[in-house]
Amino acid sequence: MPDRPAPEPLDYLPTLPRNLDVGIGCIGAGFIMADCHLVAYREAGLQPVAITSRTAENARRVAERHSIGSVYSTYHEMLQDRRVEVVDIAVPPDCLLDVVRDVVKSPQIRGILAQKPLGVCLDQAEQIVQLCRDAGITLCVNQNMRYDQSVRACHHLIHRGDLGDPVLATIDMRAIPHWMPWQQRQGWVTCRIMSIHHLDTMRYWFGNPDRVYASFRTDPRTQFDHHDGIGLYILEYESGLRCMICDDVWTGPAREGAAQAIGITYRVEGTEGLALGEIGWPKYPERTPSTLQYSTTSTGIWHRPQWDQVWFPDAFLGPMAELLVALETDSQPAINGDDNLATMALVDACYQSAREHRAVELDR
Ligand SMILES: NC(=O)C1=CN([C@@H]2O[C@H](COP(=O)(O)OP(=O)(O)OC[C@H]3O[C@@H](n4cnc5c(N)ncnc54)[C@H](OP(=O)(O)O)[C@@H]3O)[C@@H](O)[C@H]2O)C=CC1
Ligand SMILES: O=C1CO[C@H](CO)[C@@H](O)[C@@H]1O
Repeated sequence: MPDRPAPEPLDYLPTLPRNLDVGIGCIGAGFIMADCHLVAYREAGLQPVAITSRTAENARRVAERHSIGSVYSTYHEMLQDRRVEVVDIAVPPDCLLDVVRDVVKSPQIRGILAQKPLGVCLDQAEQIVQLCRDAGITLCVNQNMRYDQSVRACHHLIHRGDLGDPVLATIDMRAIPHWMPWQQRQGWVTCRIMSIHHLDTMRYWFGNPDRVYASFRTDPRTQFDHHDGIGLYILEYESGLRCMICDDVWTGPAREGAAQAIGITYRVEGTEGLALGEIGWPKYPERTPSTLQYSTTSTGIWHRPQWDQVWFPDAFLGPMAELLVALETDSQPAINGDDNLATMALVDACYQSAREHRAVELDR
């Protein structure tokens, strides 16, 4: 076979702001803040200057671990700290709207990074977006699977056209996430917690679907009543593209003694190429980079780009960097609040579809 030029490298890293010194105030000191956000920010030289949590001792412990100078008993006090220009909020979703209502009253705040899900439903998400818009605050939503290195590289591959027209995409999750205590009061195991990443990734890769069909079965291991469980999803696109997601958070009786088969894989087929990926996150805290391999009709071989970065915690730099760049350049981040409304609408539609056993049309 004659030599063919190797494809251009794929983008998989975030763009960093020029000014790393913008003061970040952190609300929440739980897993995601302590073990992911702050680890990634410190590594990149960003400036978390203050932290607060519901339980002051937790905030103090996390401040000490990450050398954060100021600990406040309440976020109201933290919002008086003139150095804080950007607020990073990582509290349970049912507390988010109330926190945002208070944060937007603070005239010095220019940007908010909020966790997914953006409240408990689309209606709350719309209120959050409106509050930020009215206050002139730039809102970024931490749908951070978009910053998983493999997911990001695959986005570049799809949009560069290497794979041709997308035909079929699948994400298959067989992994057991850690449960957070506040999930029980919502009755959510999967869809608003984990599937939201996969649904958002399909939107990131391919745009908005026309309709979705979802089916749930309860997770036999989960002790509390829940509306979802194991989630199966089919997204239909006008172009003919079909996306399928299987989120199996039970993964067989793996915790009960059977041999384990745990992992998250994806596959994107296009008219001119095929991409296969594996997400490294299920092995966290072991640092396991996600992988991507792809082949196209024009090269005929497998390409396997390599990187050392991992989703948890490295990819948590991406959303904050995107917010800071947006503030610096007076532009909207890609993961802005308005964009996230389409993900929240899709998630609401999945719950409706599963409840009513029918496909639900989407108008965003
Ligand atoms: N993007 C991603 O990949 C991930 C996102 N998340 C999201 O981050 C958010 C937080 O998750 P996580 O850190 O794992 O959860 P944790 O339960 O570990 O932490 C929750 C934090 O919120 C505080 N909190 C709890 N209840 C309240 C309340 N009623 N009012 C105010 N604050 C409260 C806790 O305070 P304290 O403990 O000090 O009392 C703690 O600081 C969630 O929205 C979750 O969906 C989570 C994991 C991954
Ligand atoms: O967003 C998320 C990604 O992975 C976590 C697994 O520990 C989830 O719990 C979480 O909500």
